[in-house]
Parts: sequence; structure tokens; C-alpha cells
Amino acid sequence: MATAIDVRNISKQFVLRHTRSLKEALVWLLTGRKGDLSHKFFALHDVSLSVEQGESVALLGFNGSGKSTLLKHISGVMTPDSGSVLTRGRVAGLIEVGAGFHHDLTGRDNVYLNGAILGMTEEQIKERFDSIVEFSEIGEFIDTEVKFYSSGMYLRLAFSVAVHTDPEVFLVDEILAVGDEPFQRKCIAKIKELSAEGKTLVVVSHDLELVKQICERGILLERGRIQYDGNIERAVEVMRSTI
Ligand SMILES: Nc1ncnc2c1ncn2[C@@H]1O[C@H](COP(=O)(O)OP(=O)(O)OP(=O)(O)O)[C@@H](O)[C@H]1O
Repeated sequence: MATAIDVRNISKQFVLRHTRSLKEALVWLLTGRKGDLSHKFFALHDVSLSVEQGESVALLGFNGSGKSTLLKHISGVMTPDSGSVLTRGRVAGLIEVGAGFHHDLTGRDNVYLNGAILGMTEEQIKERFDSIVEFSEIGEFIDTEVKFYSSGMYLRLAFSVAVHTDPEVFLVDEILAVGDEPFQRKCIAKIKELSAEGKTLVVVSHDLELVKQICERGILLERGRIQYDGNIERAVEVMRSTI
């Protein structure tokens, strides 16, 4: 089977800024800028993983462990300080709800904009437009500017566009946080369908029971490092045992 995602030894550092008082900043300046007012930390530290085509993988870990940062590297919206990320085939998904949407445009225009960003031709978007709107259940609001959408409406349209791009690799970050229950069920069913069709899935979620249903493999992150990579049931056990 071919490799869909190959992450090799990636590291990513962010700057941790401290808020200082004016007096502290002045002292720092007058004393020759000794020490640093901010320091760097590793959000990801030497992370390597390989995902085969058709695998469904959950990224697990407590708040701030690096899950979303890793997913952003896989999607290509973030680049590592060192190491490499390779993906095969069309990658789409929901990383940040509303990212790639233009606030002043209508839902309709955003379907075209977002669809194009995700690699669909105008013809393909036209062909799938009705199905995108139907899945989202946005209805008549499709011609409203998206700045007036609720966060759930954003999610609906963004999820619907993403699944209609027919991606080989589908990435999902906490999709279920803002959707209502019926739409969550619909999203889960769609994700399972994509998986059954042999698409590669990478899911970030704190809902451990849900990821056990959707994924076969779990990768547990702790402070930017992989602590466990293997069977999902075991990954959840390992995570729960570290509480
Ligand atoms: N753009 C950024 N600039 C600075 N720090 C960042 C940035 N993005 C993430 N971080 C930091 O990197 C660390 C990992 O964040 P990340 O969002 O990947 O965690 P997570 O595991 O997805 O957390 P959660 O479960 O809370 O969503 C956190 O300490 C976060 O504050």
C-alpha cells in the first residue's frame, strides 16, 4: 500500500511572549537588553510518522500538546522549522472553521472561492454546487454574506465544501465542537463513508469514544512529542492512564 502522509523529524518552535510592565521593559533596555523578554518552546519536537493510504488516524493529547499544529503541518498551512512533510493526493478538510472564507462575500461566492482554493475547477464546483448547499442545509442563507453566519453555519458550509472536493486525504480538527447534534451525526456518517471508500483520515478530537468508532490508529502527543503510536483502543488507554 502507498504512503499517503510522510512526516519526518519535524520540529516547530513558537515564541512564548511574556507581558512585562513598562518599568521592566525600561530596566531591560537600560541594562543593555540582557536576558530575553520572550523565549521559544517546542510545539513539535522531532515528530515522525507515516500514514498509509486508507488508514484512519486520531491525533490524541491534552490541551496544548501539539495536535492542531501537527495537523496544520500535514495540511501545508504551516511549515516546519526542520524536517519534512510529504502528502500524496488531494488534501482537504476542516482545520480552522471559516479559514479560507471571505467575510464580505456571500455563502455562494465563498463556495466558489473555497472550492477553488481546495483545487476544484469552476466546472466541478458548478456541478456540485446544489449538492454542497443541500448537505450544508444552509438553504436561503446561501446568498447572505458569511459575516452574518453563526459559527455552526460556517462549519456546515466549510465541511460541505471540503467533502465535495473528493479528497484523498481528509483532515478534521474538532469538527464537532460547534455543530448541532443532527449535523454532527451527519458529519460522522460522512467521515465513516469516506473511510469506507478507502480515503485517508486524520482526526483531532477530545471525544475519545467517537475516535474509537472512526479510527483504527491513535497517535498520542505530549508536549510536542509522540508518546504512543498504535492501536486506537490502546492509545486511548494510554492517554487515560496518564491523567
Ligand atoms: N501560532 C502560534 N503562535 C504561538 N504559539 C502557538 C501558535 N499555535 C500554537 N501555539 C502553541 O503551541 C502549543 C500547541 O498548540 P496546539 O494548538 O497544537 O495544541 P492542541 O494539542 O491542538 O491543543 P487543544 O487540545 O487545546 O486544541 C500550545 O502551547 C499553543 O499555545
